[in-house]
Amino acid sequence: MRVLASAPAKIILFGEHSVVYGKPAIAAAIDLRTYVWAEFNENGAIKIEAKDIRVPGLTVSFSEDEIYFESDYGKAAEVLSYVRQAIELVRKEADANGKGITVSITSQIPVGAGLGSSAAVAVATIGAVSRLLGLELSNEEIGKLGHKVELLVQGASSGIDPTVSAIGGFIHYEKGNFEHLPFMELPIVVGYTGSSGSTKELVAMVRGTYEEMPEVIEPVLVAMGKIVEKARDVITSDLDEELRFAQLGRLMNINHGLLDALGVSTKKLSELVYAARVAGAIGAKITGAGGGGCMYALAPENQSEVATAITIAGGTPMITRISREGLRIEEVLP
Ligand SMILES: Nc1ncnc2c1ncn2[C@@H]1O[C@H](COP(=O)(O)OP(=O)(O)O)[C@@H](O)[C@H]1O
Ligand SMILES: C[C@@](O)(CCOP(=O)(O)O)CC(=O)O
Ligand SMILES: [Mg+2]
Repeated sequence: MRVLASAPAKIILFGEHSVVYGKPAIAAAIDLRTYVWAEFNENGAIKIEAKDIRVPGLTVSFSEDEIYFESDYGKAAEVLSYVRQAIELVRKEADANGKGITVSITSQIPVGAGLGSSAAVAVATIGAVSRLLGLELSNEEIGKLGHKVELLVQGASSGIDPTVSAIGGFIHYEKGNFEHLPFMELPIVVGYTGSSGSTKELVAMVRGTYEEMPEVIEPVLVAMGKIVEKARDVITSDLDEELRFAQLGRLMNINHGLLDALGVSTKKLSELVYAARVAGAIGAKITGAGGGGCMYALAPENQSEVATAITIAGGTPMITRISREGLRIEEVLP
């Protein structure tokens, strides 16, 4: 038997980082996907074929009989730890420890770019392997297992990424609970700096500053939470679209300033944010953990001008759509 599952990337519209501290956040699934095939193998091993993971920097060390592969992300085996933990977790749930499973992954999502590639690969793997092992799990339950995987690998995770990747659409998320927000087409442009940041390291960096000076950082996190509540009010209000977008744009700009204050922006991210605003975007901010990766801009009138401005500033623009669908079982072959 072979199973193919897919799960989407996401953008965090408002509230990344503060969501790790129990504040609310708003995210949406987008139409870039990770695809995972799962099948049994005879030798009892976990085998992972990561077909197109783009891992920057490779060092190979030869020591006695051992060979170690290292990338800018760490040891090669560590790079695959989200997938490995996802398989092990599902095997345990299904009481199938020791059962040989091979997964093969292809992905459209740039890695370490703030678009939730870690959550999408975890959710798609859990989806494919749970179906292979005959476990009946809802997408919501799979999102919760995806959160466990991120906690195991990263040490800290709010769970928003695996939740939205599993269930799709727009969500308001707080402390493990989510609520779908009304679907809307958002005229956004995502700008990719081309460099990456590790969520594990960025979350740890913010934690370090928080522990050093909680009296300074706590109010920043509280303000981020207020931005999210205001944004939710705006999204669910009956204001006309122009006014709604104008208010959301202002909230994005404030949120970006606070993320910069936490130290997760970079020169390139800020350049893309300002380039987008100068080209007429009504709001622009980092999306995801930062430290490289992506920003997004709200540009109801002039998406193509904003995309051009992002290119001129040295980034790669992506015009994406919100995905209503989360985890999908694409194929089950005998
Ligand atoms: N296609 C893939 N195959 C295997 N692992 C992947 C894949 N895509 C992402 N990952 C895992 O996710 C990690 C990146 O996650 P993270 O630092 O949270 O950034 P983001 O989720 O923003 O892309 C990678 O180092 C790798 O471990
Ligand atoms: C920084 C954070 O809020 C979002 C991280 O998203 P990503 O891995 O950069 O796509 C962490 C989390 O919510 O667990
Ligand atoms: Mg991630």
